[in-house]
Amino acid sequence: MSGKHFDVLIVGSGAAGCVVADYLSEHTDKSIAVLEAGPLDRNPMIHIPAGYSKLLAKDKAVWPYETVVVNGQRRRFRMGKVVGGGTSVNAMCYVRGQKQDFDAWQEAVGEEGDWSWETMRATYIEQERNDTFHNEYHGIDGPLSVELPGRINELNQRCMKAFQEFGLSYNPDYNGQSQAGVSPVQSNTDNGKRASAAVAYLHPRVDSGRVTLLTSRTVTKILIDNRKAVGVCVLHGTQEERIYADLVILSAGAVQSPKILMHSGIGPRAQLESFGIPVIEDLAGVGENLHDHPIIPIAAFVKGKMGYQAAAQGLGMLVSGVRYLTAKDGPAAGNGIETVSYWDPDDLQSEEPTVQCYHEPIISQDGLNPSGSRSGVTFATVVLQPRSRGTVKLADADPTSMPLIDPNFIGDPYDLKVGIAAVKSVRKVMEQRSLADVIEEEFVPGAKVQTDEELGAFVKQVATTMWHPVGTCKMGRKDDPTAVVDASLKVRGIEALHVIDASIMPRIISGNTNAPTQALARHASKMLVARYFS
Ligand SMILES: Cc1cc2nc3c(=O)[nH]c(=O)nc-3n(C[C@H](O)[C@H](O)[C@H](O)COP(=O)(O)OP(=O)(O)OC[C@H]3O[C@@H](n4cnc5c(N)ncnc54)[C@H](O)[C@@H]3O)c2cc1C
Repeated sequence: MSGKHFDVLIVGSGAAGCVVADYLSEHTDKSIAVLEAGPLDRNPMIHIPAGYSKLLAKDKAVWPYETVVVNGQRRRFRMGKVVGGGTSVNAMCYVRGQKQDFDAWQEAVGEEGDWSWETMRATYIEQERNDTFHNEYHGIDGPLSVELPGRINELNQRCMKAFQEFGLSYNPDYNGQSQAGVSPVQSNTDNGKRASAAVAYLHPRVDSGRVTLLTSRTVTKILIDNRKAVGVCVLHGTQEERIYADLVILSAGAVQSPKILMHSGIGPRAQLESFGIPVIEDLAGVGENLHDHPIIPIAAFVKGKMGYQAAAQGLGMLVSGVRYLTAKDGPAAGNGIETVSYWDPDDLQSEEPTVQCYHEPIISQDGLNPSGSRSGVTFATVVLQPRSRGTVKLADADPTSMPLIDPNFIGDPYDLKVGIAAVKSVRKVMEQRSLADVIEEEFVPGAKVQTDEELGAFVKQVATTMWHPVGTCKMGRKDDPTAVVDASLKVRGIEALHVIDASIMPRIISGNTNAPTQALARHASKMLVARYFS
């Protein structure tokens, strides 16, 4: 074999890849390389917290994925393609999910592993450096900064009060004992800068020389010899290279990890054979079980200049920029998402919310950037436990082709029911005093949409990605024919190959997926050390 060799190769420098690199570099003396398809995270818009909407709007640092036609339209499905992966372009909201999410993971592996809430809660605490909370739910010694907003703008203050008038409790900490209620958002920022996984975990290890980071390297397939991973094929520009390793970790995310497996001959036999890819391991679950949180926006114009409509455009943006550069302060120093609500529309007192709703103090055509001059609020509601399942499939045998992504948004009647109920709840919230005093008119879906049938059609038309794809290489018990990895996240039937990223979640977490992905990566890294290096 000629080519570079490392003890451990990690494919992808996103939420999971950075955590694995950090943990293995601290707890072993092995040589470690991280291969990343995207560039270094040098773009200043990555590090200014409010910059992500500009990056996404201009398709910078992202894979330009689209879905297949879902409910009549293709939808943008961008994912981070840069050092830090999703954590360099995401909205930084820090959410852990509910205990029952991890009960479901534990049920998926049964006696074969420990993915219990107690274990995962301890893992979250180890990773966290919280600026406010320090108790049985929060840590202050970890590498990952978690902050409350420095200030909550008036429109969001009104949203918080209106949700309480509607019947929710004020909950200072949705990552504490209960998720339910209306709360300030906790974010991965650090004194006015984005706290990406690359900043928190990877760069210190690369800077110290402990980890080799190779950027602009697209892994096209895993090299497998006698049912054991021995390295990867890489495209570097137009050049092909092979890099060898004793252990290969796929952390390429929920779209690319199953894609790479399939190009390597690991996946559903019929699909691989249809493209002439020799089958090494027939694993039916690769690329199946894709699910994501569907966003359903409800938007209304408000009186005056409340919120960030003006601050994020034109002269307002310039002023925000100057304030940020001089004092690391103002709207650009935060993600612009300051408050959130969690509830169950069927039972407002439930401790197991089924809906999450960020209160975004802007009106936007693309869901990110303010559009137009009228101020307003957009309630970004999501179904926390969608039951729809979709797929990631190969388009052809060419590893550089875009995959076929079918998230099947609102494909299950439960998702439609919760989506409609969420819109009705938000309309009631907007009728409460603290918002009614300032709302001028509902803009989306608009007054014409009233019956359940009309609301259902609206939900299907608008529901799109919250950028939380998971589940396409799910973990499960030996007797689960759809499991791709076992409880230690080793690929079934292949030695020295693990998948560690959001794709292994058997069921999505009730909340944003960055923090759970980092926690699962740390937990899996401990198992790697115990299995291979102790
Ligand atoms: C726009 C956006 C907003 C989001 N907002 C939030 C939020 O506010 N809060 C939250 O908790 N979560 C959020 N998320 C989700 C969160 O960022 C992801 O769940 C998380 O990053 C997933 O981690 P991962 O390690 O599985 O994959 P990623 O972080 O996507 O990392 C995968 C990495 O692998 C690289 N890669 C892929 N294929 C290859 C290949 N063939 N060769 C080499 N490298 C490859 C990618 O370029 C990428 O860097 C958001 C995501 C996006 C995109």
